[in-house]
Amino acid sequence: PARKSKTSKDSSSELAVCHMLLAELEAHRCAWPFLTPVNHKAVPGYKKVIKRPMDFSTIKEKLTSNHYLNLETFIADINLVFDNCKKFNEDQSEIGKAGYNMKRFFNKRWTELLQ
Ligand SMILES: Cn1cc(C(=O)NCCCNC(=O)c2ccc(F)cc2)ccc1=O
Repeated sequence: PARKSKTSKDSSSELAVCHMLLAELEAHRCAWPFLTPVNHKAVPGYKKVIKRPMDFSTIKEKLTSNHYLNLETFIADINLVFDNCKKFNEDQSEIGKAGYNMKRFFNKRWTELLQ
C-alpha cells in the first residue's frame, strides 16, 4: 500500500541519525577546519568567494533548534561545508585534503546508516 506522509516516528529516528552523524564528523581528526565558522576577517577573500558559509557548529545549532525539516536539508548543509571547502582551497592544501577526507567519510557513513 502507498505510504502515507512521514510519521513522526520516521522523522524522530531520522533526527537521531543526523545527531549521530554530526557527532562522528565533529570527532574526526580531519574536522578541525570545519568545527567553527571560517573567520572571514582572518581569511582574505573568503567572504567574497563563498556566498553561503557553513560549518559543523552552525549545523548543530540548526539541528538542535529544529531548523531541519527533513534529512535532505540536513545532508544539503553538510555537503555545503565540503563544496565551499573544495571551491576555496587547493586540492593538495592541508584544508583541501581534510575536506576531501571528511566528504568521503560522510558519504560512507550516511549510506551505511540510511540505505
Ligand atoms: C574551511 N576553511 C577553514 C579555514 C580556516 O582557517 N579555519 C580555521 C583553522 C583554524 N582552526 C583550528 O585550527 C581549530 C578550530 C577549532 C578547533 F576546535 C580546533 C582547531 C580556512 C579556509 C577554509 O575553507
